[in-house]
Amino acid sequence: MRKIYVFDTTLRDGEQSPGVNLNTREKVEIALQLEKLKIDRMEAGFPAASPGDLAAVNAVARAVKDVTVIGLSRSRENDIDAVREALQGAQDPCIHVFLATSPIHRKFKLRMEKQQVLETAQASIRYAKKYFSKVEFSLEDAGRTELDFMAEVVGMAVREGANVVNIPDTVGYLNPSEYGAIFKYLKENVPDIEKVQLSAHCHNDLGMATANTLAAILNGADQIEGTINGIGERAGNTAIEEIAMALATREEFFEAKTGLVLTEIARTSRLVSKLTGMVVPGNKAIVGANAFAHESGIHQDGMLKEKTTYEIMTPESIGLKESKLVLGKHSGRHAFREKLLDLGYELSEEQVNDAFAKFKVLADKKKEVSDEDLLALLEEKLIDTPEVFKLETIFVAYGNESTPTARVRIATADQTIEEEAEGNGSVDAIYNAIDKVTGEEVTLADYSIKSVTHGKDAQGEVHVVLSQNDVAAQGRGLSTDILEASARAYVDAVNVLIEKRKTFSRRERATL
Ligand SMILES: CC(=O)SCCNC(=O)CCNC(=O)[C@H](O)C(C)(C)COP(=O)(O)OP(=O)(O)OC[C@H]1O[C@@H](n2cnc3c(N)ncnc32)[C@H](O)[C@@H]1OP(=O)(O)O
Ligand SMILES: CC(C)C(=O)C(=O)O
Repeated sequence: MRKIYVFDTTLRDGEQSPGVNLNTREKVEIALQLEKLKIDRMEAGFPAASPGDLAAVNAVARAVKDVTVIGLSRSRENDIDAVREALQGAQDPCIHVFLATSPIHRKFKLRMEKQQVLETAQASIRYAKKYFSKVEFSLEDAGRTELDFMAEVVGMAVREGANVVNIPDTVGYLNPSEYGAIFKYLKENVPDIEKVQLSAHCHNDLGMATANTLAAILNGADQIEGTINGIGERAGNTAIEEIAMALATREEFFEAKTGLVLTEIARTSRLVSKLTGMVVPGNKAIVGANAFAHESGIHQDGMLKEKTTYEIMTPESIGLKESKLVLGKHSGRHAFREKLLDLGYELSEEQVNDAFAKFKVLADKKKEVSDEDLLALLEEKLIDTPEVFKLETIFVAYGNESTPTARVRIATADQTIEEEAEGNGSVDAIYNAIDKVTGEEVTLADYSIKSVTHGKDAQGEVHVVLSQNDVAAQGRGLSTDILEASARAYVDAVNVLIEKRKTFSRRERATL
C-alpha cells in the first residue's frame, strides 16, 4: 500500500478565503489539532505577507512537534529570508517557493519571458537550498502551462535539489483525465524525476478538486495538498478529509492511503469551521451535518435493517457518534416507530398509525420534526377524549383597522357545520365562531400559550380552561400556527366538557 503524504495548507491557502483572518492563537490551536490528525506537512502561512503572519508561523513551528512546518515564499530573496526568520528554531524547517509558469501569468502578471521564469525559479531554489534542508517548488498555474515548458522547469527543479515539486491547478481549470495525464507525462519525460516527490494541489472552481487530486494519485503523485473543509481562495482547495476517506473507503481501488488518524476528522472540521467562521454546508461530503443523516422513509428502513444499504463509510470512522435518522415529511413508519421506542413509547399498531398520521400533517408544516415536537404530539394524542366536534378548517381575517372575523368548519358525527363570527381579536373571533357551531354556553376561564419547540417554525401549544356551571374542562392544542393551536385547544376543551357532563349525569343517575 503506497503512502500518500498530506500537505495541509488550511493556515495559508485556507486563510486566503475572503473574510478569514486567523490570529496567532487561533493558528496554533488549529495546528495542534492538525498534529493530532497526523498530517505530514503543514503550511502555516506566508511570512512575507505581514509581521503578524511571520509571528504566527513562528509560533506554530514552536508549538508542534511531529509535523514539518512550512512557510510560503515568492521567488524572491526577501520572501525567503522572511521564512528563515519565521522558522528559526524549528526542528525540520521547510520552505515552499513558487513561481507561475503559464503563458497568461508570464505575460500579464510577471511580465517575464520563459527564460526569465526559468532563471528566477532556479535562483530562488538555489538560495533556499542554502538555508533549508527541504525545499518544495511550485509551478503556479501549472494547469495552464505548456507541457514541454513544464517539464523543463520541473527538470531544473530536480537538478537544483528540490525535494518536492508541486503541480498546482491554481484556477481549478482541468478535468481529472487531463490532470492525471500531466503526472504521467512528467514521470515519463523528466530525467531523474524519481528523486523528487510530485505533489498535487487543486482548486475547486469547477467542483473537480477532489476528483483531480485522486486522478493525480492514480498517476503517481506522492503528496496531496489541501485544506480542512476545502476552504481556500475562491471556491476553495481540495478537501483533505475527502481524499483521506476516498482512499480509505476504496483502498482496493487506489492501493494507496494517508497516515491520517481518521477519527480526528470530525473534530478538526468543527474547529476549523469555528475559528474561521466558515460554516460547513449540510451536504458537504464527509463532514457536512447531513453526511450521515437520513430523512426519507425508504432509506431509513434500509438503515434500520442494514446500515451498509445507505452508508459506504461509518460515522464512527471519522469520529462521530452515530448516524442520524431525521424525522421529516419523507419519513416512514419504520423510522417513526423506532423513534417512539427511543422516546420510551411502546404503542399498539393502531396507536402508531394514528400518531403517524398526525406526524405527517405536522411534517408537512415543519422542516424537521424534533423529539420535543413528537413528545408534544404524542401527549396530545394519548388523551382519549371522544371527538364530538372535530375542527376541520379555520379562516381568519385580521387588520389593525378592521374588526377581526373568523370562519370555522367543524365536523360532527353526522354533519359539517360552518359558522362565521366577529371578535375583539382574532382568537376571540375564532372562539365566537366555535360557540355558534357547538351551541355550548361556556366561559373562557384561562388561556395560555407557550412554544414547545425552537426556531421560527416552532410549535405553539395553547392551553385553555372552559367552565360551564360547576364543571371545568381543560383543552390543549398544538400547531405551528398559534391561531390554529388556539382553535384546537378550545374545541378540545368543549369535547372534554361534554364528556365530563356525560360522566357526571351517568353518576347522578346511578345515585338516584
Ligand atoms: C496561488 C497563490 O495562492 S499564491 C499566494 C497568494 N497569497 C498572497 O498573495 C497572500 C500574501 N500576499 C501579500 O501579503 C502581498 O501580496 C505581498 C506582501 C506578498 C506582496 O505585496 P506587494 O509587494 O504590495 O505586491 P502585490 O501583491 O501588489 O503584487 C505582487 C507582486 O509580486 C510579483 N509576484 C507574484 N508572484 C511572484 C512570485 N512567485 N515570485 C516573484 N514575484 C512574484 C508580482 O508580479 C507583483 O510584482 P510587481 O510589484 O513587480 O508587479
Ligand atoms: C502557491 C501555490 C501552490 C498555490 O497556492 C496555487 O497555485 O494555488
